[in-house]
Amino acid sequence: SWKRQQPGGGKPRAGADEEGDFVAEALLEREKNSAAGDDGVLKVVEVAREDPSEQNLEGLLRKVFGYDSFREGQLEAIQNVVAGESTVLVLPTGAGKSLCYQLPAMILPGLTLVVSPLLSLMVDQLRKLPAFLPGGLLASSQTSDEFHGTLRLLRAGEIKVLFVSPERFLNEEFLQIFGDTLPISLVVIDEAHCISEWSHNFRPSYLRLRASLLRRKLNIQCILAMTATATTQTLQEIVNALEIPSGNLIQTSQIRENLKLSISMSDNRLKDLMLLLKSPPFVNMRSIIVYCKFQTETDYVCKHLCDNNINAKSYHSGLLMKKRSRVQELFCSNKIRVVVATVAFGMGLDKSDVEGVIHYRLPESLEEYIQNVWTCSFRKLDVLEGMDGYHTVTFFLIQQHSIRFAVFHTAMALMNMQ
Ligand SMILES: Nc1ncnc2c1ncn2[C@@H]1O[C@H](COP(=O)(O)OP(=O)(O)OP(=O)(O)O)[C@@H](O)[C@H]1O
Repeated sequence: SWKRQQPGGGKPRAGADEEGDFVAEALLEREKNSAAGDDGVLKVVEVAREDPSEQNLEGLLRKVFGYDSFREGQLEAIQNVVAGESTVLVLPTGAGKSLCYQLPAMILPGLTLVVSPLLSLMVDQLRKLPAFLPGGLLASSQTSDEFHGTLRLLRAGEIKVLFVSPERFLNEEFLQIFGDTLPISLVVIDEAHCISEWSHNFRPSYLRLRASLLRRKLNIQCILAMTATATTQTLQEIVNALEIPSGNLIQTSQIRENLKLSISMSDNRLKDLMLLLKSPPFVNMRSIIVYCKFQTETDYVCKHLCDNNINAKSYHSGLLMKKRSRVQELFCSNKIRVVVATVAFGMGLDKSDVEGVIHYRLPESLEEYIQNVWTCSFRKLDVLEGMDGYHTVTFFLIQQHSIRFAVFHTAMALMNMQ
């Protein structure tokens, strides 16, 4: 049986930096929430392990996660992974990709390793693990004591899901942790589009994540690659790097019927943005994201809004982790109406009622646009069933000279999208 988890790898240290505090807080929160043991849960896990049929997996879904049924794509992905088949899962943001590794992690005998590009994402996902699934994370901001504390828990079998950054795979000491005594059943590559040099979020350290290396160094047989958006070219690179059989691609429709798109030509975007926010429909909206391209632009636009009595905060990767997390919290609890952000905002955002997205500048690519807007629109679908006409409005403020560029890129992307 899985034992109760200690706050993963040590106490928050005196004088810890902001990231250290952030990680320690998440681990302590998990400790508070974790359940000591429940025979009922162990029984449904055992049943699903012996026979991962739809019925038994649904039993586990209900008992542990409290949901009545699987969403589109989830059951197929879970059954693949439980059967040891590497899979690519392309589901829109908020569609429920995390469940597709959380549920198998309860069934599989070994560890589930989740590779994630941002510490904030790892912390968020660690927080959201069900109480019965003990997790931990290895982050570069941890002290040696914390690192060794997490190792102790891993070796004692007290961690079932371990979150790590892709950079870890460059580190021999990390690779040697695992082996016969600490087998890994599943590697999850979150935000898998970061593998592709063509994607809008390419991360060089993701290039290290190749099936051959994972097999050789960690004896990994099963990989689950997850992403919300990928062009054909990006998907091809993921499939090649991770050696995923072409039949094991699970992808649902990206079409969102609850989006209203509008475009406005503007020679003075700051003035027009103010006008937009002060007129219908935006003036009546409770939650709006304004996407900018540069960090300085984000701060500048935000200051301008605040100077004009609009309750706004800026968000970009140049801000300290704690500040970013605070802005996200304030936005999610509707304490601020407008977030002015770079693309750093959105990955992992779990807010079901974002009503408006304004693009202060055109997104660099169709993929980037989808990531920004789908974040908000998908979650509305659940609400839509009960409330007719509940839409997310997307507005582009564009300048004359950017049109030719946009038409070219959109045409290229459309040719390339699945
Ligand atoms: N079968 C289900 N029934 C109802 N709710 C579900 C189901 N599966 C997942 N959810 C809920 O949907 C929400 C979004 O799930 P999740 O965060 O896993 O999405 P995601 O696809 O990983 O998004 P992102 O791309 O932002 O990481 C969560 O609140 C989760 O609890």
